[in-house]
Amino acid sequence: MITLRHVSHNFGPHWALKNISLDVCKGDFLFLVGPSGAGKTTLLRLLHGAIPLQRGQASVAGFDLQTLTSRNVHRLRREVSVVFQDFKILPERTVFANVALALEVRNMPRPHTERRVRAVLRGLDLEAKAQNLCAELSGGEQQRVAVARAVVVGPQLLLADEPTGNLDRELAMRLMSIFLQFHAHGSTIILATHNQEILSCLPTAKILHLEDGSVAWANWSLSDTE
Ligand SMILES: Nc1ncnc2c1ncn2[C@@H]1O[C@H](COP(=O)(O)OP(=O)(O)OP(=O)(O)O)[C@@H](O)[C@H]1O
Repeated sequence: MITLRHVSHNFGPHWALKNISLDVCKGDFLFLVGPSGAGKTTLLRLLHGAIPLQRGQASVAGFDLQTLTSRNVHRLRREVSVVFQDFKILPERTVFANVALALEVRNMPRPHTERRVRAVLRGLDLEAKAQNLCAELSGGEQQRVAVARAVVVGPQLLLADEPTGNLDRELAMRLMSIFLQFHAHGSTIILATHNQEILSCLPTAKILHLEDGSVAWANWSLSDTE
């Protein structure tokens, strides 16, 4: 699903990613951990084409990031859904409209869209808010809308940047159970988090610990990637 070889990324003089090599297989669940500024968001941004590949080789969901241009990046983004740290939902549209948009841009028939959106909103306990404007929601509710929009399309690869950051413990655990359901159905998931507790939700998950842009440790062998 993902192959990175010697990937580095700099912002001016600062190296946010340094010589990262790893493989993520189809169906893997990977927790991305490490202190603030370690490079977690930069790595996720690279994986969905939000920043260009500067050094090294990378392929994601069958797309070679070296040859990905701004004209064809939308093809990668059809396969990869993202839950952004700052949500990126449309505040002046309703909860339903925000989630439905992800299917409308894929030209899904309206009845299918309605069914899918309602099912996902139900799963995230947002059904009662379907017709509320997102601007009227709490931070935790907006976060769940962002998750609903990402999962509604049933992506091959789901990237989530601190998706439990604004949630209390109970909601964080419910959200994790939604991610685990998607994982059980075959989605590949990469979740960046500071929340150590959620790591115990899936003891078989891969864990990659970044520090200062480098891999500090991983709980699976990276040696065959050299
Ligand atoms: N657009 C940018 N311009 C300049 N520097 C950046 C930019 N984006 C990230 N950085 C720097 O790159 C480093 C890695 O940032 P990144 O956001 O990837 O860390 P992170 O591990 O996701 O942190 P956090 O847990 O706080 O979200 C940091 O030092 C950050 O200041």
